[in-house]
Amino acid sequence: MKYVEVIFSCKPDTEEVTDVLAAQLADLGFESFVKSSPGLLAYLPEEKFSVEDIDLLLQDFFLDAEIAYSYNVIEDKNWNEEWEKHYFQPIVFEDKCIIHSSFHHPEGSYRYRILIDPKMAFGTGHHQTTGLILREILSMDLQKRSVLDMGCGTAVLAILASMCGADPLLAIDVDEWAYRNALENVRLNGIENIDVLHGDARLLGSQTFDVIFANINRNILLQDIPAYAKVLNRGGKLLLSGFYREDIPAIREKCEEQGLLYHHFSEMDNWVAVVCEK
Ligand SMILES: C[S@@+](CC[C@H](N)C(=O)[O-])C[C@H]1O[C@@H](n2cnc3c(N)ncnc32)[C@H](O)[C@@H]1O
Repeated sequence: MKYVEVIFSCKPDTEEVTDVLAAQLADLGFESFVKSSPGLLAYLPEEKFSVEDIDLLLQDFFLDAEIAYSYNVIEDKNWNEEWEKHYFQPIVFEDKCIIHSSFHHPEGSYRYRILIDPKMAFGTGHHQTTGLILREILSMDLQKRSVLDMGCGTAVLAILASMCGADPLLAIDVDEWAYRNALENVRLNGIENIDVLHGDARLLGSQTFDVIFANINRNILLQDIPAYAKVLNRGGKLLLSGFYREDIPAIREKCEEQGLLYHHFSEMDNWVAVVCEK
C-alpha cells in the first residue's frame, strides 16, 4: 500500500496550531502525525489523499496561522523503516509501564512491558490522548473485568488492560491497517484473550462490558456514545478521549442523555479524557 506524506509548515509553529491541524486532518483520514520543525508531518493512504480537501481545510482554519504544505508519495515499507529509526522512542508511564518496539532493548524493571510495532496505526503511547487513557487504566482495578477498546489503533490500551488482569477483551477498529496492526501487536505480546475485529459500533451486539475505552474524536464519539452505553454493564465505566477541554460539555450531555453519570476528567495540553459510569 502506498502512503502520502504531507509536510505542513506552520507560522506560528505552536502546539495549539499543530494539535488543531492534526485533529482536523484526522477527520480527513490522516492516520499518523509527527511533529517537525516548523510544523507537522502527516500520513494517509494514497487513495484517501485529496489536495482539494486539504486546501478547503486550510481556507477554513480558525486559528490565526499561515500554513503551507508539500507532499511526497512514499512506499509503506519505507515509512515503517523511517518510523522505527527516527520517531518511536520507548515511553514510560507511572514508573511501571513501558511501551517500546521490538527493535528497542530498554533496561529497567517495569511491571508491564508492552511491545508495539506501530506501522501506520495510531497508538504508541506518545499522543496525549493515549497517555491519558493509559494512566486511567493504571489507576483502575481491572481484574476479571470485561473490556471493549473501540478505535483500538495499535491495540495498546487493550494490551495494557489485558496485562492488568482484564478478561475477556474485544478491540475494534474501522481502519483495515489498524485492525491488522492490532492483531500483530496482540500476538507480539503473547496475549490470547483479546478478540480483534475490523469495523465500528455497528458490530456491537449482545456482548456487554464492564469497561469501555474509546479514544477516537468528538464527532464519532457524539454519534456512537448511545451504542457504547447500550453495551456497558451497570456499574461499568466508559473512558472517552480524542477531544479538547472545550468539548467536555457536549460529550457530558450526550453521556447523561444515555443515563451515564459523569465522573471526572483528566487533561494534558488541552486534550482530555472523560470517565463516566453507568
Ligand atoms: C486516536 S486513534 C486511538 C488509537 C488507540 N486506541 C490509542 O488510544 O492510541 C483513533 C482510532 O480510531 C479509529 N476509528 C475512527 N473512527 C472509528 C469508528 N467509527 N469506529 C471504530 N474505530 C474508529 C481510527 O482508525 C484510529 O485507529
